[in-house]
Amino acid sequence: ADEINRLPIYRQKKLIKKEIRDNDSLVLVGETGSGKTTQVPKFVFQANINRYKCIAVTQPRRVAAVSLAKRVAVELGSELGHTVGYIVRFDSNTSTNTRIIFMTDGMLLREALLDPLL
Ligand SMILES: Nc1ncnc2c1ncn2[C@@H]1O[C@H](COP(=O)(O)OP(=O)(O)OP(=O)(O)O)[C@@H](O)[C@H]1O
Repeated sequence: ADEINRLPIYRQKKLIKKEIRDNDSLVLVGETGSGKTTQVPKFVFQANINRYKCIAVTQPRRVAAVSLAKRVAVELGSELGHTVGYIVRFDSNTSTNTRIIFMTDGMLLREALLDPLL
């Protein structure tokens, strides 16, 4: 946990959570490795904006989506496929309890085409 709390993004955690709550869209710019992909989804989850909606995180590559899901699940102390899951082509691991989903850009596009509400 110490290692995670040392990531540069943690210095701005309060501000980022506030901006997420106060805005419909937010552009966050940070150096590579600063913790955008692994930490911001947790901030959104903890901000509890809507308990019934999922947080989708996209990645260009399938391996990255799966590896990030594994990593964030460990960080949250949750089994993969419970709070944190992934959806990539030919493979997925989610459940009705999943709130953070790592997916490829292609899979999100596909869901958007199939779901008139997205
Ligand atoms: N699957 C993983 N296993 C172990 N460590 C990881 C994993 N994914 C990320 N990390 C570590 O967590 C830290 C934050 O990474 P993260 O991907 O959140 O950064 P980022 O700001 O999104 O970077 P980028 O702009 O390159 O996508 C980094 O130190 C990275 O080494």
